[in-house]
Amino acid sequence: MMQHKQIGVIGTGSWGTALGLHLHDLGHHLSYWEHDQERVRRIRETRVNDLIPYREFPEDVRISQELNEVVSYKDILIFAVPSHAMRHVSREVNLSFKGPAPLILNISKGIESGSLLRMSEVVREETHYPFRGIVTVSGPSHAEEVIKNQPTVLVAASDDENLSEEVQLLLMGDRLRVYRTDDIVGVELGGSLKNVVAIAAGISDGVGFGDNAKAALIVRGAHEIMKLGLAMGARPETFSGLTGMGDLIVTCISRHSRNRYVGEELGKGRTLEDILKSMNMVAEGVITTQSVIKLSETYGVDMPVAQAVYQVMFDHADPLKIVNDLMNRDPKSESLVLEI
Ligand SMILES: NC(=O)C1=CN([C@@H]2O[C@H](COP(=O)(O)OP(=O)(O)OC[C@H]3O[C@@H](n4cnc5c(N)ncnc54)[C@H](O)[C@@H]3O)[C@@H](O)[C@H]2O)C=CC1
Ligand SMILES: O=C(CO)COP(=O)(O)O
Repeated sequence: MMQHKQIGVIGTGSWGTALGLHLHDLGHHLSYWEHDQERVRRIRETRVNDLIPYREFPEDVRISQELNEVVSYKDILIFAVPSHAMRHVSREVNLSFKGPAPLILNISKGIESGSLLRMSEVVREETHYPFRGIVTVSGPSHAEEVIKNQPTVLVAASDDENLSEEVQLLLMGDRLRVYRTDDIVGVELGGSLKNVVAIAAGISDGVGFGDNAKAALIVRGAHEIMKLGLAMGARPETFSGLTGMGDLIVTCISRHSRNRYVGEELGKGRTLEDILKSMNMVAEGVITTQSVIKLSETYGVDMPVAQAVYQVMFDHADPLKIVNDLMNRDPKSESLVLEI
C-alpha cells in the first residue's frame, strides 16, 4: 500500500487539473498554484475549472497564488505550465521553496524557443535547490478524457530508473496504466514534435482533404520526428511507442487537440494571430515549430512537413500551394532507413 503523498501542482491548466484530480482520487493530498489572480478567484468560488469543467475540485484541494505555500514541504512537485513559462516558473519555485527535497514531475510538452532545450532540461537548469530528480510523464492523454476516467496509458521517463518506477507506481490506477523508460530524450522529443505534425494534420482537415492525406502526414511526420530524434540522441524504439506513434496518432485525429484545431483553422484561411487571440488554451506546436526548424538546421535533418507548417503559420503561405509543393518534391525511395 503506497503512502499518501503531499503534492504541489504548478498550474491549473487542463492537464494539471486532470492528472492532479486522478492523484487525489488515489488518496494523495493536493494543492495548486495558479499565477492568474482572476482564475484563482473563479476556481475558489465555483470549485470548477472553466478550461475543463467536467468535475469539481474537492473541498480539501487548495488553490493558491502563493507559490511558497504550494511548493514547500511537498513530496512531489508537478510542473504543468506551458513551455514558454517553464523557465520563469522553475526559477521562482527554486527561490520560493522550503523543506526536504521533493521529486519533480514534468508533464508539459515543448521545446523552449531560443535555448532549444527540452522541458526537463529547462527545469534542471533553473532548480539548484537539492531536488531529488526529475521524471517526465508523457503519452497519448487528452485531459478531457483523463478527467472522465477514460482508459489512458502513459510513460514515466527518467535517467534514474528508480525515480521513473516510483512515478509509475504513484500514478497507476484502474483506468490509468503507466510504463517506464530511461529514454527521457526520446520521450520528450516525441511528445513535443508530434504537435507540429498535428498542426499539419489539422491544416489538411481545414482545406478539406481526407483520411488518405492524414495517414500520409502521420507516417511521413513520424519519419522526420525519428530522424531528428536520433540525431539528438534518442533511441529509435521510443518513437514507435506510446510517447512517439501513440501521441502522434491521438493528437492528429482527436477532436480535443488544440494543435490540430490551430491547423484546421489555418486550413480554413484564418491567420495564426487571429486563431491564437480567440483561444484560451495553449497550442505548444506553434512555438515548437519555430524551435524544430532551428534544430533541423543545427542537426542537418530534412523536415519537409515541419517546414510546410512553418510556412503556413509564419510566412502566410497558401496551404494548397504548400501541399502542391510537398506532392511535387523529387521522386524518392520510401526507404525508412534512418540516414539523416
Ligand atoms: N491539455 C492536455 O490534454 C495536455 C496538455 N499537455 C501539456 O501540458 C502543458 C500545459 O497544457 P494545458 O494544461 O493544456 O494548458 P492550459 O492552456 O489548459 O493551461 C495553462 C496553465 O498555465 C498557466 N500559465 C499560462 N501562462 C503562464 C505563465 N506565464 N506563468 C505561469 N503560469 C502560466 C495558465 O494560467 C494555466 O493554468 C502543455 O505543455 C501541454 O502541451 C500534455 C498532455 C495533455
Ligand atoms: O499532448 C496532448 C495529448 O497527448 C494534448 O495535445 P493538444 O495540446 O494538441 O491538445
